[in-house]
Amino acid sequence: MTPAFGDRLARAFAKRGRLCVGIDPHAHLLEEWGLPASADGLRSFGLTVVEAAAGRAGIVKPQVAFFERFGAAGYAALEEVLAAARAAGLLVIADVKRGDIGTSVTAYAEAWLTPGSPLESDAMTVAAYQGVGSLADAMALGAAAGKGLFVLAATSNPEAAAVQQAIVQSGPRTGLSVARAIIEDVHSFNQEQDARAAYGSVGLVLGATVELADYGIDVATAGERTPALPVLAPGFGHQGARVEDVSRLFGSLASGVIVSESRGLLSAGPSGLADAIGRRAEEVRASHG
Ligand SMILES: O=c1ccn([C@@H]2O[C@H](COP(=O)(O)O)[C@@H](O)[C@H]2O)c(=O)[nH]1
Repeated sequence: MTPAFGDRLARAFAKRGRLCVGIDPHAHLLEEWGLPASADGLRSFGLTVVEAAAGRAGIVKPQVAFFERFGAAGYAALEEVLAAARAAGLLVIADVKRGDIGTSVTAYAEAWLTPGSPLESDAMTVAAYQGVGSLADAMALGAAAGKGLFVLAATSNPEAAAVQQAIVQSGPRTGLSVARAIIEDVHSFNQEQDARAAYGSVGLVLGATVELADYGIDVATAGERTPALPVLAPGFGHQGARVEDVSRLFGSLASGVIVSESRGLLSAGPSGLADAIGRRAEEVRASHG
């Protein structure tokens, strides 16, 4: 039987720590790295990040948007990068942020989470704007294949706060913020899946740049649940969050936190990247276990 994503995540934490290296081939980074603004440039960039991350970090997160800019050729490059990362033993979170009515979001999950699919990844990011219920079949598909999903809840960008702090007006989550309601729905799914697992297979995206209290989330207690909630936390480095603040920011949720950083590491360039990742992985371990 395929191990659950939550179990694979726990193993990655134990073996390589909690650092997740973003694969974000921004146009300016391709230029700084001396690479062409083309699918070949993306391929080199991605494969270089994979090589630098392998053995130093446990998780990578390709930002699919940067590959999509180059159409089919960009996707072909991405397929190679995903395969190389998985072959190197890295857990791959495809940052695709998909969301739609249930049948369509399930097709997205088939694309990114089906074993043997050209875009096979270990987990994908999804958006719950159409309701967490619209993600139910995709979550079930992921669980059956040992894959994970990370649902956007309190994202790192300041423009999102007004929507994500809004109060739910109907249904069982009435009175909670949208972000908090998403957390509760995800936890319910994880409990129904396997109430005794150490980590759930569905997690949240909670930005490291936000104060979760502003979303009605009490970090002192929010993580006191079984299974523990995986938390993909972008916002470190370039967006200003600091690794040493993980415990303060996430409190009882910290045991599930994946420290995600892209530009802050990638700006070290191809020759300095491995050292930068190694150093950051140590800092994460020192501050966070
Ligand atoms: O709330 C979110 C969700 C996703 N992201 C993504 O993470 C990286 C962050 O890149 P940095 O260079 O470390 O700022 C990027 O791919 C975003 O699309 C996020 O920033 N915030």
